[in-house]
Amino acid sequence: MTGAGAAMRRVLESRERASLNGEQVAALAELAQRVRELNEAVVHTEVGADEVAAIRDEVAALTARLSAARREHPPLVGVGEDGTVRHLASPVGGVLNPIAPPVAIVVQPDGTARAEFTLNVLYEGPPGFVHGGVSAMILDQLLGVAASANGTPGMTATLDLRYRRPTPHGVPLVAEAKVDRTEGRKTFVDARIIGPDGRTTVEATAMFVMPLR
Ligand SMILES: CCCCCCCCCCCCCCCC(=O)SCCNC(=O)CCNC(=O)[C@H](O)C(C)(C)COP(=O)(O)OP(=O)(O)OC[C@H]1O[C@@H](n2cnc3c(N)ncnc32)[C@H](O)[C@@H]1OP(=O)(O)O
Repeated sequence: MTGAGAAMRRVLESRERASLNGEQVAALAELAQRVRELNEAVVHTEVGADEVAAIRDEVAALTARLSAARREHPPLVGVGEDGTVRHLASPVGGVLNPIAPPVAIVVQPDGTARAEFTLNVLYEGPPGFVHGGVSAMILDQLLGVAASANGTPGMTATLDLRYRRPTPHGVPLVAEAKVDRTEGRKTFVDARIIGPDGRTTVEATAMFVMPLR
């Protein structure tokens, strides 16, 4: 366990988060995916008012069933030797979080954090394009994962964004982040989102600071 990994484990343990086994994660991830599909169906539906009311009641009943046994905090799985955390309920790519856009981040051998994903209409800002806050959230996560994978995790202290051109939804996107440098507790990371035509739509730079406690 590196110093960074130990620091991350200490931070997480102090927040009393439960771990789930693989089987529990797989089952809940499938449920979250069905809820994601439900969310999109709600936005697109044209069924009549009576049907909407009937579905509303069914959804309320399902929520009550799930809430019959409830943990106080969302669960978490695993802290790697490098301090990387798999946050199951993360709002970016968290497999148990139905509002999380489907952004699966992979750290490459050179330390680049990379994701290939397509955003649907749930993440729309201007018609036809991704909401700028959603792009910022995805980039913040990617930047943070790159910092963690570098063995220098931290809290986002600054996040600077340049929206070069609109980011389309409904088409494949790529996002990448890589550590530029570290200075003591500070880690500086660069990232971008690339559209299907290969052009950068959003650029970001961030500084992460490892908290002292
Ligand atoms: C172990 C970590 C757990 C992380 C778990 C994540 C796990 C999984 C990874 C997945 C990726 C998630 C990616 C999303 C990450 C978020 O979303 S984090 C949430 C958003 N960020 C926050 O809420 C941060 C709120 N701020 C803070 O907690 C504290 O201000 C900070 C940033 C930890 C710094 O606090 P501090 O350690 O008391 O810092 P301090 O001693 O005052 O300053 C240290 C140095 O940093 C500089 N500095 C501090 N803040 C700033 C600033 N905002 N602007 C410029 N300079 C600054 C100071 O000037 C100082 O510089 P020097 O004088 O040393 O040159």
